[in-house]
Amino acid sequence: MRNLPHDTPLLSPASILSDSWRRSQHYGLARDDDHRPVAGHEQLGESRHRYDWIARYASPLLAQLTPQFRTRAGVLVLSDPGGMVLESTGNSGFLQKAEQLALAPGNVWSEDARGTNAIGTALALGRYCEVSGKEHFLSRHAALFCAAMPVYSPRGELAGVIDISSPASLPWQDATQLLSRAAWQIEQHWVQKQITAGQVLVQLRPQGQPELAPFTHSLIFEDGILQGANSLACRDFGLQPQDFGQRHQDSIFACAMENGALAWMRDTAYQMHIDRAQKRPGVIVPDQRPGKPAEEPTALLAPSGVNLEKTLRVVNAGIALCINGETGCGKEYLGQHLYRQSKWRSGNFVAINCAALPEHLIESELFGYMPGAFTGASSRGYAGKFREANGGMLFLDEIGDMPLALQTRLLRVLQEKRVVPLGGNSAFPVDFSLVCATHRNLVEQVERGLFREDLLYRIQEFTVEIPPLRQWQNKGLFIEQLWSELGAPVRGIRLCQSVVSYLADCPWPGNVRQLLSQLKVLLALSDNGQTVTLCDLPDLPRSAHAPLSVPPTTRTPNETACHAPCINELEAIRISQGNMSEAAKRLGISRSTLYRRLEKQRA
Ligand SMILES: Nc1ncnc2c1ncn2[C@@H]1O[C@H](COP(=O)(O)OP(=O)(O)OP(=O)(O)O)[C@@H](O)[C@H]1O
Repeated sequence: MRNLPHDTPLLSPASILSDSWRRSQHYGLARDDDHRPVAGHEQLGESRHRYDWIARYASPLLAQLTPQFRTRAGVLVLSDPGGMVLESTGNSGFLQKAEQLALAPGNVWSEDARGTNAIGTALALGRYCEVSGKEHFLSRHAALFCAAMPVYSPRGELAGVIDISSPASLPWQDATQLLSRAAWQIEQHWVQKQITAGQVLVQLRPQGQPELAPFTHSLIFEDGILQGANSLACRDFGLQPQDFGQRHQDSIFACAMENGALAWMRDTAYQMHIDRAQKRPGVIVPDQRPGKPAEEPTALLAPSGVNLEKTLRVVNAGIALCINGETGCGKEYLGQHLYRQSKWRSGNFVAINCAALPEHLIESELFGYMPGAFTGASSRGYAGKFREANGGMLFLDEIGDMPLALQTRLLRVLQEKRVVPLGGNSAFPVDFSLVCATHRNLVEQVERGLFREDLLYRIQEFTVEIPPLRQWQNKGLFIEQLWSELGAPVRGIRLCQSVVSYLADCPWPGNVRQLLSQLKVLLALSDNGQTVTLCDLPDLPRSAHAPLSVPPTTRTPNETACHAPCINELEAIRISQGNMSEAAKRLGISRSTLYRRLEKQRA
């Protein structure tokens, strides 16, 4: 068992292990126990709904990491804070085995259920853990190597873990780096999505230390009071869950000064970065206090083909808006932008993913309930999402996936503008801006009997189509804006024109989401002051890599290899469908020579 290098080593790994074994015995477990704690379908659905951070912030990352598991036996697992596996993905061969090894969704890995194991012990201690082979308390898990990193919510609560499991004979040596980076990315995304109008996001970014580069300390303040933070900030500023909504930034920064946290940050040349909701990140000098943005607000990076001004007028008039577009093209991003600019910004922005709501929870979640309305209901009752959105914006994501029964009830709320909570008699009036989003063709859904026609007319009073990124007119400019939003100018890193043109020509099936993550990777891999050239491009996922101008080929690599002396660089790339390594091989040169030649041609 190992603990994370930057954790305070209060206990040695051996004592962590022996303490965990002692706890396992205390739970009444025996090493040869063979019971398999697995949650039912309903419980799994409930937990997935309750811990929707996994669907929102972790699943996209999982999808990005999955290719690493193609050639290595292993799986990535995400669990809730009770140790229940909610998602697993990875090497398909090992996944099958993992199902037998109980790593499929629904299996419970808390320490009291299975004794010492990475997921359960990481949750019990709130820190990174690796458990290998016979270190597992239950003998039947001795075939596994597992490493788990806790994930914390922006309010500093333990939200679950991300885990890598592989055969004990093939332990995942770089699990620490992969998991700490993944947990940080999830938390960072989560924190950034929390910021609402009037709040300020303070980010402390390391400068000049490539190994620290991706790790940013993030804190959210509203009127100077702490509202959120990632776990790095919680750790280094000594923040506790009870500090949220209570502690003032002055006291937080003063304490950090006193205990040396800020001095440590200055030593590692941190830059403080402030982002106000509605305003673009502004760089301020480190000794300036958070609260004032350094730059004037700018408009959002508008997707091409969308008339923002017209759309905002529609939203302000209370007209229901439907945003269509492929996944990752920025539907929710546009919704949030409209909300912040609109007259609805003093209310809440309430986003619901209709595809992720388990059917039996829908009613109580949307309509709310009265105290004691059903077994297990909170004694304080619950207002429900419709009422939470009152005076603000209700963003219904994946509306095309809403179950038919709920469509009927939604239509009634929209028509009557009143909500009756479960177990209640009186109706509460609601008034909100309705914005729906979908990647589906709703007219087709109506024809197939999957979507109510009357609801379609009600939610599609005005429609905006965000085109796929590959069809945007101004991709080069957009890439440069994103690059600068990511903070590249602060580090003096620029993209050379051939890189911008190359990226603009990639098809980006994952749209802005995919482009953004590739730019983040590129930035993380770059040195301060560097000009990024084609030679510096990391391997992009194959589907994103093939520039649009590359037509498919029917020739096999062997056929084309015979013609190698006759083809030039561009032909080789075309024939290789954009795979630069393959193209270089065809030409009999190295990948970097190929990039250098292309660079020369474009100059
Ligand atoms: N115009 C934009 N400018 C800057 N960032 C953007 C823009 N559009 C999208 N993004 C970023 O791209 C990512 C995906 O955007 P978003 O979640 O809004 O897409 P979506 O279309 O709602 O995706 P899905 O259909 O999968 O829910 C987010 O990180 C978002 O911040």
